[in-house]
Amino acid sequence: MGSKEQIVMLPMMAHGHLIPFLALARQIHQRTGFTITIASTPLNIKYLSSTLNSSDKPNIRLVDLPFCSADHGLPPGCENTENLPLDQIGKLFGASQSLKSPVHDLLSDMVAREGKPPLCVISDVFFGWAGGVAKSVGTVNLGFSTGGAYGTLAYVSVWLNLPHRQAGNSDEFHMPGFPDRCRLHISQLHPYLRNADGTDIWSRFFQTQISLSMQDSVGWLCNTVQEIESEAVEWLNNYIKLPVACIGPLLPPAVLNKDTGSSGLRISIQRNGKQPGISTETCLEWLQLQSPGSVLYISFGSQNSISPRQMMELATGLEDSARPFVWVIRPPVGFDRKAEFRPEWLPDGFEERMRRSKRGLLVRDWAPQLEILSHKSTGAFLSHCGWNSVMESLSQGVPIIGWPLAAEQAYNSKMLVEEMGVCVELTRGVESKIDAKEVKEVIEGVMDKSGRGGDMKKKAVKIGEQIRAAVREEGDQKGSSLKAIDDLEFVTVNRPNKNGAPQCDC
Ligand SMILES: O=c1ccn([C@@H]2O[C@H](COP(=O)(O)OP(=O)(O)O[C@H]3O[C@H](CO)[C@@H](O)[C@H](O)[C@H]3O)[C@@H](O)[C@H]2O)c(=O)[nH]1
Repeated sequence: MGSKEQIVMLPMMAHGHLIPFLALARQIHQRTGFTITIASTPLNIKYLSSTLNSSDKPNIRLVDLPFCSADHGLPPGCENTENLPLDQIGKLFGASQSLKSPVHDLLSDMVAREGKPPLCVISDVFFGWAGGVAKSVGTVNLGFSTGGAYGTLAYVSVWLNLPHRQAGNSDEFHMPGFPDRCRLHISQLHPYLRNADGTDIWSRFFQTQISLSMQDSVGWLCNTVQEIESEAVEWLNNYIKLPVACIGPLLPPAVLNKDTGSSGLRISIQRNGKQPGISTETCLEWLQLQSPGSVLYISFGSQNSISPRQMMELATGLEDSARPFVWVIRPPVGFDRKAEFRPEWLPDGFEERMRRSKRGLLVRDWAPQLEILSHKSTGAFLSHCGWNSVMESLSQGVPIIGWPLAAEQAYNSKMLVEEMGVCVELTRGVESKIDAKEVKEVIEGVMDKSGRGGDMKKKAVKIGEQIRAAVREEGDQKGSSLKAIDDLEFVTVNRPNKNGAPQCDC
């Protein structure tokens, strides 16, 4: 492959998507020498730009696409899912379709300038429209799912088929594309999906965009590792009838190299270019004081929160469990994320007691997650099961306590419990009536390595080894994900013919 080839990337406007897209851009450039253009709305480009380092700059070009949030009934400057209530997220997703014309202009300009189209477009699977645009300038599209194979297939299958609507009186139903044993319970669906009937904005958006991405792509990329999800990769491949390339984990090399030990890493993504709610140094100093494997890390990702009542019970359960913890804490559901933190959201005197006893570290809004998960003191992760968090945790051999809240998180949690045995689901959603006693019991079960917790830990360590091996290269030996990236060449053989139809030989 020549080093002059270019690839254009189009991520959905959400941190959980921008982060793996940028990591993929770095990975592809490093392996192939291709130049990558990432195009998004100005605010998202600003976020990405604040994360680029000097060695990225000549190789990763960031391009603004014009976007006016007010044209879509969104508040001024609203271009990313962060801080948005659910109905506004739906609007933002719908509004992402307006990027089609600016993307067409961008690709046409590249063709005019270079005399040939980019090698391919890699677009978020929620940007199904991108396949047609790529074809119109003579190139091909690869869909990129920032989730894992199981979660992606479940998400695709449930949105395209709405199988719960045919479930009759049963609370359980089968997901098309999965073996019969993989059944979902109605409570694993987010309320907006439970109520979806094919005519609401969510169904219309997902059904259109996912179908287009399946129809107009020459393959899908998945941020997972073949060895840890081999069955699900096959099910996904059979269902979407496209090749699926596993190119994960999309993590900084420093995280994957366990030898970096428990200090010296400076690798976490900074949200909006801001410093984490705590300095990495303070966090690492605190972790150093704790014994190996003793700390529970708690975070609900980049955009989710729990309810005020749940927050109170979680805090009480944590205090009762007497285990050290780091909790990324933000205003509960129903309050502005930027709101001043109110003491009444936590039990009386909780913060002060945790601070004085050094038992718990409360971090406002954003923590250096990668440094925490790769620290030897961290023993388990209470997580919403967003896929980046899952890969980050498992790559470090850290078992998970699941509390899925939205998107495909309940499917991820189900897979982690049933297929991998590395997770216990504490509860799900913001409506559940979780109590402090259950919190304490689950934490103790997972942190106590003499029983079930020990078994989960062993399995997580084994999966962590498989994840790291997928991106390792030693002499002639190359991990499966590195091979998949090097083999992106399959894209070139699928370049459209003169009639614009991809010559898919897969
Ligand atoms: O305090 C924090 C909180 C998060 N992160 C990072 O932010 C990312 C969060 O990603 P993820 O765990 O995937 O959660 P979401 O931001 O919720 O991700 C969205 O995108 C994911 C990938 O498609 C989906 O799996 C999720 O369901 C969807 O909500 C991870 O890299 C974290 O390391 C931090 O560094 N510090």
